[in-house]
Amino acid sequence: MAAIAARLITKLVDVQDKHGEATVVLTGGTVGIGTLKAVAESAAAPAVDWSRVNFWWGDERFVPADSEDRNTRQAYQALLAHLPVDPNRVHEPGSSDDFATADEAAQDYATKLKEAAEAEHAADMSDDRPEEPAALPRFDVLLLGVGPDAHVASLFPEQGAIREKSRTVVGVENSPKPPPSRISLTLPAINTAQEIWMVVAGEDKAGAVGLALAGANPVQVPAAGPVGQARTLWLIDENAASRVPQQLVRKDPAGA
Ligand SMILES: O=C1O[C@H](COP(=O)(O)O)[C@@H](O)[C@H](O)[C@H]1O
Repeated sequence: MAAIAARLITKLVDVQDKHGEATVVLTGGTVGIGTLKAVAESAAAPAVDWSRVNFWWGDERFVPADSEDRNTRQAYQALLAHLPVDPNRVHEPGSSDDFATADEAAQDYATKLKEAAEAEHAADMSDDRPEEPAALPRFDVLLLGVGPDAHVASLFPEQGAIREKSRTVVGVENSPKPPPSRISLTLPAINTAQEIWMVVAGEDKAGAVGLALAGANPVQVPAAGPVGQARTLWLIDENAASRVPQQLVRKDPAGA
């Protein structure tokens, strides 16, 4: 995870050089949170101006704000509490303390994203500024873990959320992985990101990774769906890579 952390730090520095600020969409899960811990522990972390990083989440568990299950809480503990971030740039999906249903919290999160997109549009002085603001701000890097069942964010196989085409954020009920109520970016929203980094480790993810890279249908294998605008990176360990189709594995150039 130190290697992913180093890559993320470098990316944020590069984006800040170009745009003055950078936007990252965080994920929960073992590698997602492990990566944040590794960023906090990295000697290179001060190279980023953390006060000019915008933080969003790809998904959140719809539970009370102080629940250990919250992806946002885990991200604070692993990283955000240790850095000079600007609280106005940290955009958490709402909790069950503030909303009656995951759907309501999802709508609120979608509104916050839209407002950020409008502010970005208003500040854009470039010649190629689109006439209308988008529904989402520019996501420079969007991190995604993958579950053993191939879910990404809170988009689970065969559920309604993975089929969503028009909304940017949805409430999810009956998640097969607890807790059952969640909020998630949809696949079309995820795929607006410039770069999507799939961060995966462990033998239990090998089947999901193999099917995703073999080009499965995202409705059955959500991990097959994310495609970044500029690139999609699979940052995975050897165990998670053990069932990647052979034709996709780069051979040693020396032929050894
Ligand atoms: O529930 C979730 O699970 C996935 C993957 O988690 P992992 O522990 O199997 O790596 C995570 O990406 C997602 O954000 C989270 O809400």
